[in-house]
Amino acid sequence: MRLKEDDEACREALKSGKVLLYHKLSPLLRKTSSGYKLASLKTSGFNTNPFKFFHFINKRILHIHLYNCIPISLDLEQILEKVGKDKHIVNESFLLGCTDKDEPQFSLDVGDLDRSALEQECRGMFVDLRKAFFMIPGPESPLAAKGQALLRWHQTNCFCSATGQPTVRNQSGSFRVCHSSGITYYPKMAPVVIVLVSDGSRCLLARQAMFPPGMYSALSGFCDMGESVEEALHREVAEEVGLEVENLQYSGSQHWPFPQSSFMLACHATVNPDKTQVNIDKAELEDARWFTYEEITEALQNLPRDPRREPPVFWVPPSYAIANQLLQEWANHQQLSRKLHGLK
Ligand SMILES: NC(=O)C1=CN([C@@H]2O[C@H](COP(=O)(O)OP(=O)(O)OC[C@H]3O[C@@H](n4cnc5c(N)ncnc54)[C@H](O)[C@@H]3O)[C@@H](O)[C@H]2O)C=CC1
Ligand SMILES: [Mg+2]
Repeated sequence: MRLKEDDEACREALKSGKVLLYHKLSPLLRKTSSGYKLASLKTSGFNTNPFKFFHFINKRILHIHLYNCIPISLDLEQILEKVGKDKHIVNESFLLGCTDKDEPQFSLDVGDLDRSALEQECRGMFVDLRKAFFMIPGPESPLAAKGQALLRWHQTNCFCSATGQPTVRNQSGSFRVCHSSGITYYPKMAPVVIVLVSDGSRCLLARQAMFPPGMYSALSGFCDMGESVEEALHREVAEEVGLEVENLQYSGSQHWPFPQSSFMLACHATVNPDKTQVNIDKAELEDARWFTYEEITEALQNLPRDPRREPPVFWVPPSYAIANQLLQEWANHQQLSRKLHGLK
């Protein structure tokens, strides 16, 4: 954790770190023989002695292990100079953590540089994060999301909300401070509950008008100030579909970068099978309905969705979304109880 707080150590780590590049918040991907991957660029360290650096970093390692993504042989500084930019903007990178090989990893947005010139020099392309999620290997998704989320947070928190004065980042980017008010700002996530409601044999999914055609997901909603997860879950389900849930069971959590950082807390819940009539809040939802085990298992097999093909009539969020995990768990549970009851 010391790299996060220690400016000098972080600056030193950056000299031989790996940087994930973003252009207006779209990550750089590179095509390999096995498909697209997140691309990372090494920094030259402004001619630092590598032996000296490794001695230094071993003593001050940050123990957050991140997925190791595909490196590009050119130095980031060389690339920046080729596209006519001062190489010292590398110092504006934000610390993400360390790879499983203990290499410090950073993210940097170069949105003010020419996109196609950069793509050419980096031998890759900048892809909108939502699309990138369909292209990169699953384990790279959280890293791509974290890199974007940190960049967005810094881009939108340049001023103190008390004084209007500029805020100043520390070297790792783990906080910003207003020297006028003394207020320290830390990157934030908004807590969101997401719940898969079951009546025992069917589960309830809903769609908002803004969802892609045919996509249904579990019910979700932002927690209100001061609310517990349980209170938020009961309230959201009651507000959106008019049902009373019981038997809440925690499933897992996920950072979700869209539209701004949310912290998704996923649960299962049940309703009384005699009280399943939904009363849809049309201001929030376009539709909500009960789906059978067969419909869900078929939709889960439709994944991953090929964006070049017509979307199926009904489909569910892909595997990188925690809604998909809830559906997989529900389908497994149904399969087990069907076996126990001698059903197919
Ligand atoms: N990873 C996943 O599997 C899924 C993620 N989500 C995410 O969950 C989030 C919340 O889901 P919704 O059902 O849309 O929430 P919601 O049911 O609370 O409705 C959204 C509305 O709440 C209001 N709101 C209150 N607090 C807000 C805040 N902190 N930020 C933004 N809006 C706020 C806004 O008016 C907004 O239009 C969305 O960002 C969505 O992308 C939703 C479903 C699946
Ligand atoms: Mg909602």
